[in-house]
Amino acid sequence: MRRKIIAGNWKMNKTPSETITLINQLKPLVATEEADVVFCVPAISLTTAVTAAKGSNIQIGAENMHFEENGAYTGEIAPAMLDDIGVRYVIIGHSERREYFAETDVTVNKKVLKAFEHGITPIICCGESLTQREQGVTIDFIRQQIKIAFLNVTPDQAKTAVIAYEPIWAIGTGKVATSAQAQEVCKAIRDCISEIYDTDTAEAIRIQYGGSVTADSAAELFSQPDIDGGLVGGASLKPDFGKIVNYK
Ligand SMILES: O=C[C@H](O)COP(=O)(O)O
Repeated sequence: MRRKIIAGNWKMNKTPSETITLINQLKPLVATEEADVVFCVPAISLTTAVTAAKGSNIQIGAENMHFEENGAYTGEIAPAMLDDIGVRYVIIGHSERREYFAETDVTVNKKVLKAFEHGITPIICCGESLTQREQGVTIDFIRQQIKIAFLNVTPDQAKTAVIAYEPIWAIGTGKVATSAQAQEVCKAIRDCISEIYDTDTAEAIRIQYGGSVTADSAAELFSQPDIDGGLVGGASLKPDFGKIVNYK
């Protein structure tokens, strides 16, 4: 039985001071022993968030990182910097990074490899656009994203990875995928991992759904056999996130 993992992606929201307030507000609401709970916050608030979350079940994740160790990359954050301050997860290849910051499947793969090198768990995002869904190429497109993201990743590393399936048309739109749509793609992702590695790896890897998840939709989505939790945007900034974490 895979342990659920429910992560909030704060995106570009909340100042460091607001981060302390929100974490203190959410701490009792997201308390659970049944799932991993991760808050992915803006880089400037990571240290603050790690301190604010101490003593709770909340783990802190970054929203991005660079794939090089260090060097002349003005404005970037290196994996060792995240590791040094106690960041345990990093979102990689979110569709907003792909769309606005030119991330590609190849840079996603480099970042995934580097995150593992530093013992940071990658939350690897994939997902189709509305056009791709309408053209019937969703599964083909996502299989390609997954195959490239996992190039040279060992089976032991892959077992600990998290994949977030986020249909682009469902992000921030209020149009949540139906549980059948989400399950179909998450199963296809697991089948793809099984083809790349083996059934043990496919059974171990955790696959989240993301895209307009709310307290109302969480229970049905997270009860699907191949959905192991969620990557939540807007609703992770509200007390409702407590209901999403404790969705049962
Ligand atoms: O990473 C989270 C996703 O982009 C979902 O965002 P949303 O819940 O606001 O639709």
